[in-house]
Amino acid sequence: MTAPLLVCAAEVEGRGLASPLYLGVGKVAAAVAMTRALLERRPAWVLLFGVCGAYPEGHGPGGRLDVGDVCLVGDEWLGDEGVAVDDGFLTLAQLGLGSVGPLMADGGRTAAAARSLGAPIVRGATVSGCSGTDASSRALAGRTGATVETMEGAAVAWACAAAGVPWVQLRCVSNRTGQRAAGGWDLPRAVAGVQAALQRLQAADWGNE
Ligand SMILES: O=C(O)c1cccc(C(=O)CC[C@H]2O[C@@H](n3cnc4c(=O)[nH]cnc43)[C@H](O)[C@@H]2O)c1
Repeated sequence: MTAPLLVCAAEVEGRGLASPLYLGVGKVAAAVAMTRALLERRPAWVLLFGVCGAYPEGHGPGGRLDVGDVCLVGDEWLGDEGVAVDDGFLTLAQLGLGSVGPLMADGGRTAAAARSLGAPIVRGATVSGCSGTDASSRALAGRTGATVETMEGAAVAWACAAAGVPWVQLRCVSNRTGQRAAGGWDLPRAVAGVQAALQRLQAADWGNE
């Protein structure tokens, strides 16, 4: 029986839970804190949880989630590593400078969690600059095919992959990406949603098989 190392970005996401590790917000903070924890704590596996943005209908080929919806992230992509050019975006991979994905979650545990919660498994894009305009949201969703956007997913996935440690990512939608005023932000609802999902999984002893 192996419990995961529970990690999240911001204190608001983990408040009230039994001692999750706070990584900090963004790729750099998350990668550094995750790497340190992997080296010091040697977890058998990692469960990243938190809130996320969802790309609206029509912004890209990914699925459509609403504020308050819970999901599992099956594959992660670095969404904004590259060069913005006049007619689009050249990724690090297209430039021959490195991989931007996919970074694959633990398939078995992710599928079991999705079944247990009745939640979808979706693609995640990880960004440094969030999609706060419709143009940036369409560009990110279009080129990644992601359904949800976060600021830490791929960083945690990359650190875990480098250490050979499986990871699972549980998210609840706090907002739609794109024009901020139309984002429908509801952080309390998303925090309550992801914490409730986490507690349902823990009660079912999920992942400890
Ligand atoms: O104020 C804004 O317009 C704004 C837009 C996007 C994100 C934020 C955050 O404060 C994000 C903090 C936190 O939440 C995750 N998150 C939530 N929604 C999004 C999103 O639309 N795009 C990327 N990340 C998002 C993220 O993982 C951070 O940890 C504020």
